[in-house]
Amino acid sequence: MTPSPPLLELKQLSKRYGSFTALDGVTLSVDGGQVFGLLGPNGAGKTTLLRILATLLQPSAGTAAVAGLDVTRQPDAVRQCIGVVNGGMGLPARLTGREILHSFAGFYGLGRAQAEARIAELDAALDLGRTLNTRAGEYSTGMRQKVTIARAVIQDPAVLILDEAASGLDIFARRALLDWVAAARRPGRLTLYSTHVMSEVEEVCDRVAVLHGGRLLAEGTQPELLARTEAGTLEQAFFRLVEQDEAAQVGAAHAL
Ligand SMILES: Nc1ncnc2c1ncn2[C@@H]1O[C@H](COP(=O)(O)OP(=O)(O)OP(=O)(O)O)[C@@H](O)[C@H]1O
Repeated sequence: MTPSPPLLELKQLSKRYGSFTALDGVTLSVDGGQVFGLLGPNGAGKTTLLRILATLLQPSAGTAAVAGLDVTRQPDAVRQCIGVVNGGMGLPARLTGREILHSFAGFYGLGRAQAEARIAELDAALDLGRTLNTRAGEYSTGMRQKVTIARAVIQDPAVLILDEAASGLDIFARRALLDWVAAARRPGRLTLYSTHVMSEVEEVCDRVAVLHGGRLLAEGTQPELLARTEAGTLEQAFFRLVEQDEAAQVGAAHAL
């Protein structure tokens, strides 16, 4: 049997905005069956990377493949197998949650009955409750985020991209999201989880990549990252990696 390709494969991926390099030759291979964390300080390049994977931005150099599909050459096929949650997504104000979810289900080719069954499943998992029969224009921040998440996973995507997905959720909704992310881990499925909140990464992520200044500083399981940096906590490991990188950059600048 041929082994299935990694669900995410980046080769020397770079993105420049004018003369500014936001992503700098990132190479990474991630298999399914896990929640993969993306950690980095403000401006590290996380959103840039996730936007390239979501086919919303073109890389300047290198390649990125999702489920074996190249994001630049096969963007339509990539869009069919990803789900995306990020801060900038709007919902049509005049539609109810149920109508929004049905329209997305239709986009992915789900029949009406299949869509209803999936909505019931997501209602139970994410407690969609009142959002289903309320128009999006009347949503609170948390209601909006719940429907945005349900919309992203309506077709059970191979790769789910969560960019600060828990922001704006109250503790109940946040707990439901984290439990759901943990339970959704299974072969052939990958969740990319980008956040600033270290406790969320500690709780749900199997492996973690640390980005800084567009560079991939480290990637591994949490115990591997702790051992590598001789740290006691993920937060400490994160600070050490960033400090080492900053010292290396200063050293390199002095050497010029
Ligand atoms: N359209 C753009 N034009 C110019 N520079 C940009 C553009 N978009 C992002 N950048 C810059 O690229 C760098 C990486 O930004 P990005 O949004 O990917 O970082 P991030 O890791 O997601 O940060 P945050 O945690 O603050 O969201 C930043 O320095 C940002 O200012």
